Amino acid sequence: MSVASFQDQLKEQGIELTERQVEQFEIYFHTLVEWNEKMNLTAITDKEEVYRKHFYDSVTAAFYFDFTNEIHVCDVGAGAGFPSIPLKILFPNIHVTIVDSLNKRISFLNHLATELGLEGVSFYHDRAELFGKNEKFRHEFDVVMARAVARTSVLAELCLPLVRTDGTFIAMKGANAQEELANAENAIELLGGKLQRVEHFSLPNNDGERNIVIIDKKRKTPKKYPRKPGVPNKNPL
Ligand SMILES: C[S@@+](CC[C@H](N)C(=O)[O-])C[C@H]1O[C@@H](n2cnc3c(N)ncnc32)[C@H](O)[C@@H]1O
Repeated sequence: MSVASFQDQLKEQGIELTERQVEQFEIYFHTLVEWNEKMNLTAITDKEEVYRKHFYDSVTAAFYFDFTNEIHVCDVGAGAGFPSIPLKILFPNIHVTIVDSLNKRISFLNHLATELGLEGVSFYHDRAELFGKNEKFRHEFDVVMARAVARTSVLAELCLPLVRTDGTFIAMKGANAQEELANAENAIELLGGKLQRVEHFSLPNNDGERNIVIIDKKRKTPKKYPRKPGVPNKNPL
């Protein structure tokens, strides 16, 4: 996806990029590729691919959820910043907190935030299982989201404890979202969530099936969740 078609596709969704935002995506691309030579951030480095599979894919969440308010968003396992940094570029009003268990990715994000001149972003090196136990963050966020981190049953235990009651958990998924959801029903219920809806679509040029799973937080998560690091993955609820 060329920069021009990235702009056009967003325009079709009613999102018109300013010159500054176009420049910020350009800086993001260059910083990502430069740092990727020193550390493993992404397998995708071709410019058109980065724009389609990282930038555009990340911002599709905004086609189905309103990010225009001053909400607090937590991105669990954001790696090189996806999906929350592209969303922050589009919606500077949102507050972004990223938690990732790989410290070198946190170093990259700190550098990137300076390069992009971002304000209202915080990055934490931690396991989501421990972060979700921390009273400073538990039940604190309006929205918690994740892309390509774990299957939905596991992801629910990493993300739902961080969502405030009446907040939203957004899981950005590929083709097998429905099957993952069927296996996650029990976990979602136990953790205080309720499925609101699944948005199903393809990336432009039929390049990949996508599903955005939107889960409402109905009740506080019981104290015992999340369990110890590694347990959600080993033994999903
Ligand atoms: C495959 S990458 C995906 C990165 C990004 N979300 C994306 O869509 O490109 C998964 C990321 O999740 C992080 N991660 C995996 N399990 C985690 C956990 N339990 N707590 C915090 N971060 C975790 C990894 O360090 C890695 O950066």
